[in-house]
Amino acid sequence: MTSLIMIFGATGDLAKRKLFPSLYRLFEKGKLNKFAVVGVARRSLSTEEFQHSVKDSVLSALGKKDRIDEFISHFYYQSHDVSDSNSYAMLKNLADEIDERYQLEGNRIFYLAMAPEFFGTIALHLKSDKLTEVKGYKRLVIEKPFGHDLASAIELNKQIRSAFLEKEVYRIDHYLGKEMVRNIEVIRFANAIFEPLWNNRYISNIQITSSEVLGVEERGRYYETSGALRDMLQNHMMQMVALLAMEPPINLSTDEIRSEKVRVFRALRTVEGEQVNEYFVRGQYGEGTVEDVQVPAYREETMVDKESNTETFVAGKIMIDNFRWAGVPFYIRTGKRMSTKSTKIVIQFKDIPMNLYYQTEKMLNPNLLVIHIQPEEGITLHLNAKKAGGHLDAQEVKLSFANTGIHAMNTPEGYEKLLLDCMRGDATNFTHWDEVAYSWSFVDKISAVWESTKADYFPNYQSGTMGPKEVDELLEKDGYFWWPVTDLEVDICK
Ligand SMILES: NC(=O)C1=CN([C@@H]2O[C@H](COP(=O)(O)OP(=O)(O)OC[C@H]3O[C@@H](n4cnc5c(N)ncnc54)[C@H](OP(=O)(O)O)[C@@H]3O)[C@@H](O)[C@H]2O)C=CC1
Ligand SMILES: O=C1O[C@H](COP(=O)(O)O)[C@@H](O)[C@H](O)[C@H]1O
Repeated sequence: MTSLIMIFGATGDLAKRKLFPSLYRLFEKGKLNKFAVVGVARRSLSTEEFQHSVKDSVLSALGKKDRIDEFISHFYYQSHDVSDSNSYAMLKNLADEIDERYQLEGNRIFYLAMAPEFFGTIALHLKSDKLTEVKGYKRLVIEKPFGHDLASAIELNKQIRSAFLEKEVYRIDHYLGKEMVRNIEVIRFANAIFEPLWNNRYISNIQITSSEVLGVEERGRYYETSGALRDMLQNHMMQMVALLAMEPPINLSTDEIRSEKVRVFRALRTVEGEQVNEYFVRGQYGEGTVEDVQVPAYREETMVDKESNTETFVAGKIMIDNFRWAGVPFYIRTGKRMSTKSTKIVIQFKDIPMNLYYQTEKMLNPNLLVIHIQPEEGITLHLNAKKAGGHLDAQEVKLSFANTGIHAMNTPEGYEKLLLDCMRGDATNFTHWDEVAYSWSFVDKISAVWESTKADYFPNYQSGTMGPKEVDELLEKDGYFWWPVTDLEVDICK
């Protein structure tokens, strides 16, 4: 690949922990033929100091690397004021000079790894100060969150689209870089045994859990305005729902896949007003013990209001009112300071019509297909088979496939894949504006209710647990229960 990559926010956490190690891995694999990186941030640094910090980030993420000095020699730095045209003029000169030196064919990727309030301003300046006037391609990679609600997302999109075409905009959702999230489509559409069953005649419910043990860490200021609904549900969880629910695309082109995902969003049942608290549960963590360490309540975290109304946990029932999914609940739950770090999808199939092989006092095990997204990666199919040596009693057996990238949790690999996709011009695993707009309009109706009613019962779950008790009731009233993510782990982890 041949490109000049300009990273806005190059001294930040994301750049250090994810982007530089990912770029190194691409470099090491020979995927970066001709490349240079211009790091841009506010503080004053020399290019040598910047190269040192890139080196430190790569070494601390990946260990000793033989070609690190050669790698960092491709990095340059400019201290920059995002709202000042003079800064962009200097940046343009530097970019043109580097383009010439490395023969980068005028290909440019602008990666906005900064606070979202700067996204629109930067995009507008890139155009007005002529950094986008290149003879090769120009692409804009945008980090999340893409807006705060539908109205702000529309405004941001307008600013971005005045400088870039939709096909030049790469809105990152790092879950779409995860190996097993990408695998959802393949599991569904490359197996004759699943697709005929993938509908409301055979599936009773789908459960998606993404639990974290970490708290809000240093991100209190951002999180106070976001909460779990905007931070995780609007993007990552909704994307997984779309991949699980979409119709088979007529081919694997970006447009076809995106348009099938959009059709799912269009079929989402609107949940608003009084229905919100019937379909959704919010929670906020109190103090507790996580992995044997005593941790404070959310309201005690830095930059968090002592009476914060922000949810650190959300669970809900999402209904997709179309022919395939009518009547099948998609239950989602995600939160911080839960008992375990795990992202899993459980597809629960309907019970067989009659229990011939189980003793009457025992429960019939439904068939489950579990997609393990992280930390372990793989799939498990829960079946029933005859107990060895017994009469005709059935017992549960599990067929497991473990991906080799085991325990690849939140590693740079996701970003590595997404960066490579962007350089190749493949936007399939980035979110199209229509997906963003539909998911905001779904989420906005929930936040409207939650923001206008104070959750005086907060905090309502102890750190180190799986959320408030109402979350179990959400399923119980439909006759289901959450499959415990830790029990499902066993086969693949050991
Ligand atoms: N960190 C993560 O794991 C994740 C981050 N993201 C998203 O990535 C983006 C960046 O996050 P993160 O790296 O954590 O943020 P940080 O706060 O760590 O870094 C912010 C960066 O922006 C620069 N910056 C801030 N203000 C200005 C300004 N006025 N002019 C020029 N540069 C400025 C900072 O430069 P300086 O140091 O010089 O002030 C720094 O390089 C955000 O949109 C976030 O939501 C998304 C998913 C995960
Ligand atoms: O986007 C985000 O994701 C992380 C969780 O990502 P994972 O890959 O570790 O599952 C979350 O911690 C963060 O709050 C959110 O902004």
